[in-house]
Amino acid sequence: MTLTRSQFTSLRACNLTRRFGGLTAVNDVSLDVNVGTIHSVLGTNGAGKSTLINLLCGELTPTSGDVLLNDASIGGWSQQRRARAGVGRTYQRNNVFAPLSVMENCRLAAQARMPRAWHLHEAAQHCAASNELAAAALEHAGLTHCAMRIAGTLSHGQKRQLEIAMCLAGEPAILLLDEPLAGMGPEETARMLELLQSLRAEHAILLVEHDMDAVFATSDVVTVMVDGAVIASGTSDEIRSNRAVQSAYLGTADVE
Ligand SMILES: Nc1ncnc2c1ncn2[C@@H]1O[C@H](COP(=O)(O)OP(=O)(O)OP(=O)(O)O)[C@@H](O)[C@H]1O
Repeated sequence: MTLTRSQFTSLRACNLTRRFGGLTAVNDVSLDVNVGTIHSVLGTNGAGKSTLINLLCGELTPTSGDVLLNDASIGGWSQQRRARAGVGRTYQRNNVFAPLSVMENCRLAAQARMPRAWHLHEAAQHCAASNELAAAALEHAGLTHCAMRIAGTLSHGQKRQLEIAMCLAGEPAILLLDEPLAGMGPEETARMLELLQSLRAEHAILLVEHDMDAVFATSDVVTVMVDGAVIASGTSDEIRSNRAVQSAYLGTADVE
């Protein structure tokens, strides 16, 4: 497949199933993530959300089912190949290199995507292309003012922003974000949601998140998983008023 980034329109899970021994972590899940939209996945602990992201980015192989990029199968592609093609992801746990600067973290992320030989004696700061990508990603994530800070000294919210910047440094078209709001206070959450909104126009965003207010406020589509399976998918209003969701996930039939 030879597509340029601007030609990406969607990433699709087609009947994805993943078993771990006797446990079906993801059970026949189909969903689309389209450029210009935020598609959120809600679910209780252990519902299969991270496993779904791992299947989409190629970190795990499915027991059955397929992953399509613009209607073409990428199910046989490695995670590295998917990343180079534009499928970026962040992790639930903080993934930054604490002793390095914010800029160095981003530059390493940019270099990881570049298919070029390593030159042992070439100073990292001379890699102009990766510097440019890193600087652009930091600017987009609102972290330019922290570029020279040691990553370990950032606040929790800034570290999560840095993870998104590191992902952006790989120039992804599709962002698979695993709980980017976890552990954030209200101000950090608002800043992160603003960032996601600013990325929406040019990216397809799959957002796995427990913060229901944030999900309902920002998502174009919400999918709810229980025990590995999708029980409902629709707009925020549709999901809020869905009785199966209310009883199975929200634990009440009176959610406003
Ligand atoms: N590598 C693995 N080996 C065995 N079981 C696994 C593995 N990865 C996930 N599981 C199991 O699969 C199920 C789904 O896990 P997953 O992490 O996808 O859920 P989740 O919805 O992301 O949960 P959380 O919200 O707590 O992160 C869980 O029961 C989990 O213990």
